[in-house]
Amino acid sequence: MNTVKIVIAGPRGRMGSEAVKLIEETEGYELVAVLDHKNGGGKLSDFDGFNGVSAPVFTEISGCLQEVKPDVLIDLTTPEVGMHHTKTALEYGVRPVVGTTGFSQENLRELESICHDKGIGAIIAPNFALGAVLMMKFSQMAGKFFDDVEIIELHHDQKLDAPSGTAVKTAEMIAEVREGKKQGHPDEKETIAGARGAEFDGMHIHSVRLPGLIAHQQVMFGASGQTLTIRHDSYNRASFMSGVKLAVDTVLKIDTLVYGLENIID
Ligand SMILES: NC(=O)C1=CN([C@@H]2O[C@H](COP(=O)(O)OP(=O)(O)OC[C@H]3O[C@@H](n4cnc5c(N)ncnc54)[C@H](O)[C@@H]3O)[C@@H](O)[C@H]2O)C=CC1
Ligand SMILES: O=C(O)C1=N[C@H](C(=O)O)C[C@H](O)C1
Repeated sequence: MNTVKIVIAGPRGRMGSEAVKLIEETEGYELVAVLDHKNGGGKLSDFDGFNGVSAPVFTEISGCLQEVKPDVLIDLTTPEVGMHHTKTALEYGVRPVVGTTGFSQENLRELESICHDKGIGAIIAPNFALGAVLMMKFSQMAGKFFDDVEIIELHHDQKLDAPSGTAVKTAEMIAEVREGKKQGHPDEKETIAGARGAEFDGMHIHSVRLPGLIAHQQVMFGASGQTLTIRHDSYNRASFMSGVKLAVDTVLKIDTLVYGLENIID
């Protein structure tokens, strides 16, 4: 088996540092470089907490990809940076695995078209935790039978985007099967703006941010005399890593953009 050469963007972040561990611990994977804001020309081991990880640090993606010629780029940064990294990776024939959330529909369409034109695969996964992917799939199943749904996502208070990528993806998946319906009383009025949360195709999404939380979501369905609640909790970031590995192994074999791990776990 050939070694899979991997670059991680955002290696010192909450997710990036966990992904560094995954790559270091996985036989057949090699961390050939990282992309960071700082310490270009240095090594990841120059930073605290990365003893013995000798991957070179680059601050600019094009030079990095030209020099180290990786197979896969894992991006765990911010939406603007992630979009730039993903497009550049595809230009250089490097397959992106993107965990970064906050990409717009327009971003996704643009990336899909680049993948199509170049015949190269990419995976964008709003949530790598397999339990969360199942929670989204089960919610889609329930959405066939219940038109009334409220999505409540709960995250740590350092999260930049709201609603979460997982909540948006869940709403998109439910919208594929649900009869469009504007929920709540037709005459309802918010006496404090935002009280009913964000609206997506008539569904409502509520974003909770608190220290102490990691990543949680519950999807509540209601009908006469009954409710159904489907909930997933990530208690640490290791919970995302089996999905990152699945995405890395899969992206090497595909030639289109896959948005969401639910499309590759069947
Ligand atoms: N798909 C999934 O399962 C998950 C996705 N996420 C998403 O991953 C992203 C990162 O999340 P966290 O690790 O919690 O954030 P974080 O803030 O801890 O890490 C982001 C890292 O990106 C770095 N960064 C920013 N701009 C950069 C640039 N130009 N070049 C290189 N590095 C740069 C920052 O310095 C930081 O270390 C977010 O979009 C989050 O929503 C988070 C958890 C799970
Ligand atoms: O920022 C996070 O932490 C998470 N982001 C992803 C999202 O926006 O859905 C995935 C997970 O919920 C953790």
